[in-house]
Amino acid sequence: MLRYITTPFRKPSTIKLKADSLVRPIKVPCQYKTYATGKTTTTERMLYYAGVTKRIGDIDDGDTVMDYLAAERERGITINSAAITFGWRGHRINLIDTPGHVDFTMEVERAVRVLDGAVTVLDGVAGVEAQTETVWKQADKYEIPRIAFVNKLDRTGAAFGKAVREIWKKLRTRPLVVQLPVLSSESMDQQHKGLRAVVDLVTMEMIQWDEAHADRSVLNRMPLKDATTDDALLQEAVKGRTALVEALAEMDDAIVEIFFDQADGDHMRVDADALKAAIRRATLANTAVPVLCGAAFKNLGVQPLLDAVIDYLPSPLDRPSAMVTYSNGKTALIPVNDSHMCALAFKVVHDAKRGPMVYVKVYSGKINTRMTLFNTSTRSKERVNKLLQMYAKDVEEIPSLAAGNIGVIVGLKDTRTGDTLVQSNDTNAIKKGLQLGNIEVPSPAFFSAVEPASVSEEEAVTNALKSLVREDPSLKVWTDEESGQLLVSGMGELHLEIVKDRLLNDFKVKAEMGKMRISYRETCQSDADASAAYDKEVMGKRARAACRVEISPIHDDAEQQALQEGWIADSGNRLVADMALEDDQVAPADSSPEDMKQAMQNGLLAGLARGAVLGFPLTKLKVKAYGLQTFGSETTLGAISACVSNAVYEAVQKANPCLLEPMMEVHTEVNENHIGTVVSDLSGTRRGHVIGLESSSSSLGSDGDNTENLQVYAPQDPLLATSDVDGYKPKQVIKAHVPLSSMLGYSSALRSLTGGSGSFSMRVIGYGEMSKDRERSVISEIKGY
Ligand SMILES: Nc1nc2c(ncn2[C@@H]2O[C@H](COP(=O)(O)OP(=O)(O)OP(=O)(O)O)[C@@H](O)[C@H]2O)c(=O)[nH]1
Repeated sequence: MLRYITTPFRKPSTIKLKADSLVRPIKVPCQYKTYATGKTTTTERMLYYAGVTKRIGDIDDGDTVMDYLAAERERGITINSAAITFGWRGHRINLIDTPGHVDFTMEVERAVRVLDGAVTVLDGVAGVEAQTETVWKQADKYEIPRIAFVNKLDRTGAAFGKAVREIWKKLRTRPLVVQLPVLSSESMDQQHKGLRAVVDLVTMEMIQWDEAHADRSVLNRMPLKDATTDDALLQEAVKGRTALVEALAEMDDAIVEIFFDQADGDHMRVDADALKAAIRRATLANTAVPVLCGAAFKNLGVQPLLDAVIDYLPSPLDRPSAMVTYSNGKTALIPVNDSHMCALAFKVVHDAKRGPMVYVKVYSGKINTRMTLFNTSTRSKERVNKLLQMYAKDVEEIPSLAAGNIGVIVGLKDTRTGDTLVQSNDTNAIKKGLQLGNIEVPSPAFFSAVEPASVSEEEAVTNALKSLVREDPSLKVWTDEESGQLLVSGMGELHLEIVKDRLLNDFKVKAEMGKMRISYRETCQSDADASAAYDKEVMGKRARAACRVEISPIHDDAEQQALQEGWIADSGNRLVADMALEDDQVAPADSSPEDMKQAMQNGLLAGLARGAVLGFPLTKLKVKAYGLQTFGSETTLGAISACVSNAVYEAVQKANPCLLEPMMEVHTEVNENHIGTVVSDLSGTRRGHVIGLESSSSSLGSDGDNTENLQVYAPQDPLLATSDVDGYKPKQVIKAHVPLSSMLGYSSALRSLTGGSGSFSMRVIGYGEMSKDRERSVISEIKGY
């Protein structure tokens, strides 16, 4: 019944490569690659070993399969998370390679939402970086089982043990070391320095790559005791195997039984297959994360990583049933083998030839070509023209897409990222407004004006921007009412730079982008209520409705949590649509209560999209629409939305509106002698609030034998014991909350404060109040008067 039983592949599994870079959205040119951990490089090797490609694509030569957009190849970074399907050991793998840059967090969120399992790629020198922690939390939210791959172990200063300790301490998860890196002696020449082989602690074998094959496609496994006479390595392997068995025994009774009954209490004799099964159980239960190692660029470690994906990550059948919500707020679980089709659109890509391509994950049932679907988010019908399986930029047309799989639908007109699709004859799902749960859209921190090159270009530019927004909901486009200027907001400098690139190169429209500015938010300081009516002639027919709206500020998270009524929108507002009608009022013809509620909700969202001060979106408000008045057949759903939106606008005007500015959590890593200067710069000139200071290594324990204190096993890092290792010096991390506006130019300021040795990362954590003086200066800067 399920697709993977009837295809040549046995077990589909969706994996994602993630982990990331220490990201600096505001920084000097050419900064983008600096902290990339090797996700695309690892993916390219996977595709090569799986036989999908005939030669290995190289990031540095700009000829990768996964990073196929011109903008990606030029910069050597991933922007779009490309999806690809391939087989390994008779299993089918749907892989999504995600970007590491913080500006593309939305891309990651979309991918994480539909994954069954993930591979986190870490840089063996940098270890767990700030963005790794962010992405890890995103995966935690969806309880995605994970494997960690410590990459770049060929680099000087690489420290596998340190990375393992960081996985435990910073990611707060239990690492299960299943491999040990075997490093060459320091006396070796440059070409052969670094990682040479890998010890498999599950099978107690040495994995070596045949040097006669430059692509390292041939690997040999040999019992460890036959492969080496290196005492230190043998001892470390015994220690690692013992720790692995002990850790699994703590979590799994089956291992305890095998340990005593079959292995006579000898850690080395516990059966490898039993260990693999226990590691899989621990991974699926999210109680542990297997840690592997390699150097993808040198073609080392990738085939065992693919084996681990099959051995330890879940198939869709292993995953919990999908949770759906209905418009009455009730939830239900839809098992993967339910025959009713339900799918989530998690990505939309504009293709010049095919039109919008909608990436979907099917959670139950099956989509066929030519099927008519119903979008329960937009409440409209859609038709499937074609179904495609993606091989990065190459595609294969397929007749159907079954539960557990990811594919692309061509022909959908209005479906956006985050929408739920069901079959058009599934009256139950349609009536109840079944939703698979939205994808969280982060708040854009920056915006910029878009100037079409001429009046005749205006329409083309607007349409191109519309397509970009449908692809990427973290972009917002609106027109400033006063100046008539077209504005686009995004997550950061790189995000907006890519918008410009794509307008010019992909959509071939002529437009200039203005200076990048900070995207503020607006809120209200007092309570207010207002009523509004809508009464207009639309296409020769009168459309009428009226309603009331009340607004009150939400001061903090505790207050938000305490509120019960309504739902929290992405914008941080709590919205209530009370559609109770007076006795003598009737609902519009052909409209269900769900349609009316949706119309009121749309009105609330539209009204809150533009504030009264500078037109920035409103946040931190409780907004209730109620007292709906209908006028027989003259009341349409559009009129209901419009009157609610008008009433929100009226109420905001009366409720003492003000500006809020984006607040950043900033982590600055510096040498000890620079702490004083950097702290006083952050807390003085930059109006920040320093919240803590932490050593990048002290919390992780030393590299010696104190692993007992850590309760997890992490091998020693021999290279770190030597003093001449470049690239690794423990630093101090200063944590602070700082307004985004004060962080402009921080990259170069930090360079001069620290002689080039400091680095930082930051992310939006919310919106904070501003002094009246600052508010006035922001208003006059933006309005120009
Ligand atoms: N020394 C070394 N360099 C590597 C290794 N893997 C990747 N690199 C290099 O690291 C850089 C970044 O590699 P990518 O594969 O683009 O990294 P990424 O994580 O996909 O980057 P983003 O997509 O931008 O987040 C490139 O210059 C690679 O050649 C490795 O194992 N060893």
